Amino acid sequence: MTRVVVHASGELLAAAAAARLITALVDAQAEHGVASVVLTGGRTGIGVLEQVRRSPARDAVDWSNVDVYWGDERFLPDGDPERNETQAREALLDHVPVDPERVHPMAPSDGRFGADAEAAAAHYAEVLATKASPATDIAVPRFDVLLLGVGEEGHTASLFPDTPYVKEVERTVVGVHDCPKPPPTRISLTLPAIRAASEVWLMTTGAAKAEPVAAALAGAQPVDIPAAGARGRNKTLWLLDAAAASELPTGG
Ligand SMILES: O=C1O[C@H](COP(=O)(O)O)[C@@H](O)[C@H](O)[C@H]1O
Repeated sequence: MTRVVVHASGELLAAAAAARLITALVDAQAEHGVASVVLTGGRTGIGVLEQVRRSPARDAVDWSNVDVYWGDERFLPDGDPERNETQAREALLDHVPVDPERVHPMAPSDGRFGADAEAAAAHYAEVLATKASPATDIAVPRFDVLLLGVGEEGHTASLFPDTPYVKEVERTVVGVHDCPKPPPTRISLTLPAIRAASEVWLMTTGAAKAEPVAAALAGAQPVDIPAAGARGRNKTLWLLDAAAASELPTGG
């Protein structure tokens, strides 16, 4: 099922998506005991995490029983302010009682794999495989909610148009090179790994995203608009502000 929800502003989108995320985590914990979320970087995704932090309802989540993964990472030194991990920690994870053992960042460029993005990606694939769920036919854990952003050229996670990475069908995680958006080297889940998630939420704001959003929802090829290839097993949710929805056929 694909749904499009349009909010009047980016602020409302962030607040509403935060409320939705809290509810999804509470529901997943009611069903499975442990909830699992895959985080995204980017302005909208980090804005949503900030709104989760600010919400009084955040304490309805048992944060010690949330498995946290990332959909992509900018391959930079540990603690770099541009790393998606650093931003997610500042926005939310440092403010709630997560279990450090359940938080699974992708390796930094000065970690045990040095500047070898392929080794870092292969290691992340192993981390995912160790926790693989029998519910999925590829070696990734049960992802209850997988959050994504959308770039101006249609990228999602760190899968950019017209690259071999967006066409990957075997691996679950890849080292990504020569990205048009800095930094040039990144680590990313692949489309098969993304599609293993129960729910995929694509969240984006601003007029610059209107074209790729409209193209993706009109059925573009993932190689042209990678966001078009992101979908969940049970639900695909597009959470947009009015500007990002402005080129949809209905006018948003
Ligand atoms: O670099 C990235 O950008 C995208 C989109 O970010 P936004 O700021 O345009 O919302 C994001 O989805 C991705 O995780 C991140 O690494």
